[in-house]
Amino acid sequence: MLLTVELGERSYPILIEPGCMNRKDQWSERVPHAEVVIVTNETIAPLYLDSLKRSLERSGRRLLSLTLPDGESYKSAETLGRIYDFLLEHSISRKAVLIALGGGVIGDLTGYAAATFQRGIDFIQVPTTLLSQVDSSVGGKTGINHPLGKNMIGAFKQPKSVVIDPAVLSTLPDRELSAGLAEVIKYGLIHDADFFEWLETNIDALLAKDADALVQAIARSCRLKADIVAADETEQGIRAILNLGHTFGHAIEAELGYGLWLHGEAVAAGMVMASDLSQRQGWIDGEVTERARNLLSAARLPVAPPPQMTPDRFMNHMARDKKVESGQLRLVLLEALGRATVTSTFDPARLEACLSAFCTSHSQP
Ligand SMILES: NC(=O)c1ccc[n+]([C@@H]2O[C@H](COP(=O)([O-])OP(=O)(O)OC[C@H]3O[C@@H](n4cnc5c(N)ncnc54)[C@H](O)[C@@H]3O)[C@@H](O)[C@H]2O)c1
Ligand SMILES: O=C(O)C(=O)C[C@@H](O)[C@H](O)[C@H](O)COP(=O)(O)O
Ligand SMILES: [Zn+2]
Repeated sequence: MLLTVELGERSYPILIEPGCMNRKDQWSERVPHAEVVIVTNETIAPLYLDSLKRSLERSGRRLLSLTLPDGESYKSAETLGRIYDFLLEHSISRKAVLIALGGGVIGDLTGYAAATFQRGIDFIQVPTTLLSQVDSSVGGKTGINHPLGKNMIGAFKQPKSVVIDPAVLSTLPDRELSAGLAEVIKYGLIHDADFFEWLETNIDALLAKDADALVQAIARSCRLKADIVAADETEQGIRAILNLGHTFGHAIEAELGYGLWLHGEAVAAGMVMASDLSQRQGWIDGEVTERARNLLSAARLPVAPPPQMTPDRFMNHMARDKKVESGQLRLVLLEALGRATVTSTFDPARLEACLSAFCTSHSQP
């Protein structure tokens, strides 16, 4: 299956096909470059690096790879520096392409290196987690974390293409699969009530890694994200709905230290909090929050923050959120199942009540 992210001259394809990562013909049309650098990590390299290299081999091509340490804590300026060092030590030119082979951490890091190395070189996303296949590989948000805030340094840099091989999910740990499902459920909540219903019916098949269910969930998620990104590439408006639960979730990730809770886990708890606040505003019925909570629980995700979080700690982090404008906090809230809005028009007292309620009902992934 081939989808397109429609961005004029920067449009690019998303290929979704089991086994496509190892199809030489597919790569030959996609990568004309004479210099190719694959960036991956220590977990993924032994599983998929050799086969990808074999598929990319071509006479006269320089094919290099860089294997980084694994973990969210390595989505840092220091690791980014290691990528620059490698590219410079190997005299990589601006005609090269970087291929990100891995999850969202490798994708975000490699994309940002591609955005900035010699003021910008090509890159391709080969996402290997469910989360990266349904979300981070599409849309061009790249960057690194700062100790004081998630993804605080970065750039919009669209890949040349996204190559999604759902077969690689066979080796993905269950906890990571669930984390990916959080972002899948997000699409249903913000933009597609029918998809949310489909997820309610198919959650067990997805958790069991049913191949057909996974391809359907990946394709629907990518289609939704591609449409939103095409409408608002640099988040001037509607794209911000993709941030449902993230203001709360990023606060959890930063407060705990990156990697303790997975991104998808923090977002899951954050989405229940956002739904609860929307309910307190009177914008949605309790039934929507209940269905969100039930589906996220069924996906084996946390539905409340960890015990370390207090209302003050939430507020400290949330004050630095990228959606803050003129000192005013803006949140993604729900107006219905399948409809979200970015707004500062919530009652601060209701936010306080929401934070207090959740900071007494903890959750652990
Ligand atoms: N750019 C965006 O639009 C965007 C969107 C969502 C999330 N993100 C970012 O993505 C990151 C989270 O991504 P993630 O959930 O993919 O985490 P991740 O990149 O840390 O990968 C999760 C774990 O799975 C391992 N792994 C990856 N593929 C595997 C496979 N096929 N088999 C076995 N193990 C495998 C990784 O080595 C890692 O240990 C966060 O930093 C988040 O902020 C970015
Ligand atoms: O693509 C987007 O836009 C998103 O917001 C997708 C999110 O799932 C993702 O976590 C993104 O990295 C968050 O971006 P940020 O701008 O809030 O750091
Ligand atoms: Zn996210």
